Formats: sequence, structure tokens, C-alpha cells
Amino acid sequence: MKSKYMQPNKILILDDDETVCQSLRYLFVKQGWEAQWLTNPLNAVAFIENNPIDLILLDLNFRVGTDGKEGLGILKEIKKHFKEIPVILFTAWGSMQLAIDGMKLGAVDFLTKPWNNEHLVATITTQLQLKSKSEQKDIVHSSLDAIIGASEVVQSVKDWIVKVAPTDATVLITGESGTGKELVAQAIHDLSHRKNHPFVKVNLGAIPEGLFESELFGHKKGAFTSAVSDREGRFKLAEKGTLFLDEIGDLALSSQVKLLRVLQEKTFEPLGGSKPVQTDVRVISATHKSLPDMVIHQTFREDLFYRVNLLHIHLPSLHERKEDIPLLVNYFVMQLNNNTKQQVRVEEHALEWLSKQLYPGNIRQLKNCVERTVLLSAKKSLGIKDFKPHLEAKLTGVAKFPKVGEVTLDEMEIQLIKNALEFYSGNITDAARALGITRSSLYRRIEKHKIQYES
Ligand SMILES: Nc1ncnc2c1ncn2[C@@H]1O[C@H](COP(=O)(O)OP(=O)(O)OP(=O)(O)O)[C@@H](O)[C@H]1O
Repeated sequence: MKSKYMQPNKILILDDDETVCQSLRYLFVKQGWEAQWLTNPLNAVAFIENNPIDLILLDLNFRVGTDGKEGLGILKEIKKHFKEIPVILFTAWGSMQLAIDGMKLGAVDFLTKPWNNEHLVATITTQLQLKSKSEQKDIVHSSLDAIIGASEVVQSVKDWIVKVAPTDATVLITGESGTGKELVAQAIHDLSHRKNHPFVKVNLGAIPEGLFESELFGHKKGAFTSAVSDREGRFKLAEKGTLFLDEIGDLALSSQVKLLRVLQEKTFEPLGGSKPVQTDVRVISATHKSLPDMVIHQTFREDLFYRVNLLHIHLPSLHERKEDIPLLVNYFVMQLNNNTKQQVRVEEHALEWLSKQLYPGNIRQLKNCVERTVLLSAKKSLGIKDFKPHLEAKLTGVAKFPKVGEVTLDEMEIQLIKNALEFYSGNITDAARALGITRSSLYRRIEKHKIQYES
């Protein structure tokens, strides 16, 4: 039994008898648990604050002859500060009343001394399992709950996520830019048995063709001139977890065949490596392009298409689910309110107005618009006038052409890219289209000039 982050479970023993602590620790370590003890339980709260603990074993009788009241006081303190940590009680006399009082104060179980090892281990295992189940429930809720939308189409996407998550099949998520493809990929991962392992995202549109293998499969020192040390690729980083291949439609044909080979054979070879490495990774891909059209035009391999598209989820554009706009706006405002401890609200007619606007950048554009409006207007109640300027961003300073010698070509390029990114709320596809270059070419320039932008 491992905790949420696949670290050993950590058990804290609170008992004033050091020999008891030592023998319990020996028993726990054999189970693969980490055990620490404190012989002075008054230090427990401070200790737990600095050392995350999964379960506490608390002796109710600290000094021989006490009636256990001191132990109950400590239990109360622990529960006050760390409600979610299960506490199992130990009592020397097996006094039922003391155990009952402890259970009333929030202990999850109790045992008597001398204890039976098997029974003790079984009791702790059960509590650790229950704790990890409730943590899983939180994750399940938070990742599905993060997908906002009451429209029928969003509800059926959520149902589908729940169905596909437990399988290991590849999933292709399609939809326009900013419709939530990454959010859905993350939810599938969080609801799958791989949730305790990494979720690794790779933007295939941003990786130059020549670096594909090194990025995805890694390389050995000396594999090529600039390979000064070994480097792990994304497949290795995602081992036992999920690899999210964003913009798979942007993958060059020569790289497509390399990706296909890994997906078929479940092995890859790092550049400069001599033997194949086994991989256990679930692949989820996303694209705003039509892969079937690309297959027809022979820009996407048909065999790879079937390999990555065992299950398919299509996300509608915001235009097709306008009824979700008020919900989304209120959700984004609520998130900001939580972060900034404010009480901003959106007026009814503004919600109606926002629902009628066009959002080529979909939810990302709506979110950016709401965030800018809330942060820049500094008002408590937001109306149409407050939102308008943030939806109608202008390409400023582009129309006037500078005189020779006023700016360099690089400075001009940086300014144009910044303007386009701002205008399209960080949407790379639209900004690249407006600038007349490909997405990968835009990524290269952003990297070259170290341009910061909000996506
Ligand atoms: N249904 C939703 N509820 C709440 N927030 C959402 C929803 N869909 C998307 N978002 C938010 O909108 C932004 C864009 O979403 P995301 O990055 O998942 O889109 P995408 O389709 O992967 O975009 P791209 O194709 O450009 O990579 C993110 O901040 C995300 O949290």
C-alpha cells in the first residue's frame, strides 16, 4: 500500500516506552512503511507540521498510573490540527470506556496492549487503504469538477472520460484551440490507475524535426556533438504514467514513423544507446487538425492514426455551447476571488452580453478576458463596459512603419510577435496564422527571443 505520491506510508508512533517504539518500528519497516516515534507526545503537533504523516498510533497512557485523560487531550489537539490523519489508539488496560471516549473524539480504531502483530498490521493497512480511497475521491472530483459546463455535450464528454479513464487504450482528443483538450487529458490521467505516476506533456508542434528522437527517447552522452551528458526522454519521464502528445497533427512524417514504432513495439532506443528500453506508458494525443483529412492528403500516416485513435473525444467550440458561458465566467471570477480574497461579481446583463460574443480562441480567450477585466477594472460589480475593452484588443503600434535606422529587424520581429500573441490571447495557432508563419516557426522565434506570453 503506497500513498498518493508513491512514497512509503509514514507512521508516527506516540508512546513513552522506547522499547515498544523500537519493536513497532521494526514491524512497520518490514511492511514497507516508514516509522518514526516520539516519546514525548506534547511535541506531536509541531512534529507533524514539519513531517507529513499518513497515520498515527497513539498510546493513551503515557505514564504508568494515569487514567488516560492526558492521552485524550493529545488526541484532541491532533484532531484539531490534522483532521484527515487517522489515529489508532493503544491502551494498556483495554479499558473500553477510554477507547469509546477516544473514538468519540475522532480516533478511527483502538487496540490493546500486548498486541498481536498480525492484527495490528491488518488494522493499520485497512486505515491506510481507506485514507488513500478518500484522497482518490478528492482527485476524481477535483479533475472532473474542473471541467465546467452544464451543456449536454459537456456532460457526455465527462461521462465518456469516466468510461475511458480506467482502460489503457490510446485516446485522441480533438477540438479547436482553447477548448480544454489538455484539461480533459489530465482528467483521464487522474481517473486512471496511472494517477500516482507522472503526467508528462509534450508539445509536438514545438519540437524541431531533428530533435524529435532526442526529446522523446533521450540520448546517451556523445550521441551527437552537443550531447555532453545522458538525457532522459519524455517516454522515460512518463514511465508507468501518461504521455500527452499535444498537437500530434504537427508531427513531421519522418517522426511519425518513429512514434509508430514505439507504440507498436512498446520499446524505444535512446540516441546512441545500444539496446532497446521497454516502456509502459499510456499515450493520449490531441490536435485541432482533422487527422482523417491529413490521412487523405498523405500528410499523416494512416497506421499511426489508428494507433493513436483507439478512443476518441471531440470537444465542441465555445460557440456550440454558448449556454455554458455564464457558468464559465462565474467560475473564473470565483477562482480569482478565492485567490485575491475579493468579492467581485458579474452583472446579469454582462453575462448575457458575454454569451453573445464570438470567441475564436474559445475558453482560453474567455478566461483571459475575464481575468484581465477583473484585475484591471478593480471594481466589485462588473458590467458590459468593463468587459468590452478586453475583448476588443487592438494590434497597436503596427500600422505606423518605423524609419530606417529606428529599429532593428529583430526588434521589429519581437514587437510583431508580442502584438499578435496579445491580440489572440496567447493562442499560438491564430497568432502564427496572422503572422503568416507556421506554428513551429513561431515557437522557434518565441524561444529565440525569449518572449513571455500568457497562454
Ligand atoms: N470546461 C472548462 N472549464 C474550465 N476551464 C476550462 C475548460 N476548458 C478549458 N478551460 C481552460 O481554458 C484554458 C485552455 O484550455 P486547454 O489548454 O486545456 O485547451 P487546449 O484545447 O488544450 O488548447 P490548445 O489546443 O491551444 O493547446 C485553460 O486555462 C483551461 O483551464
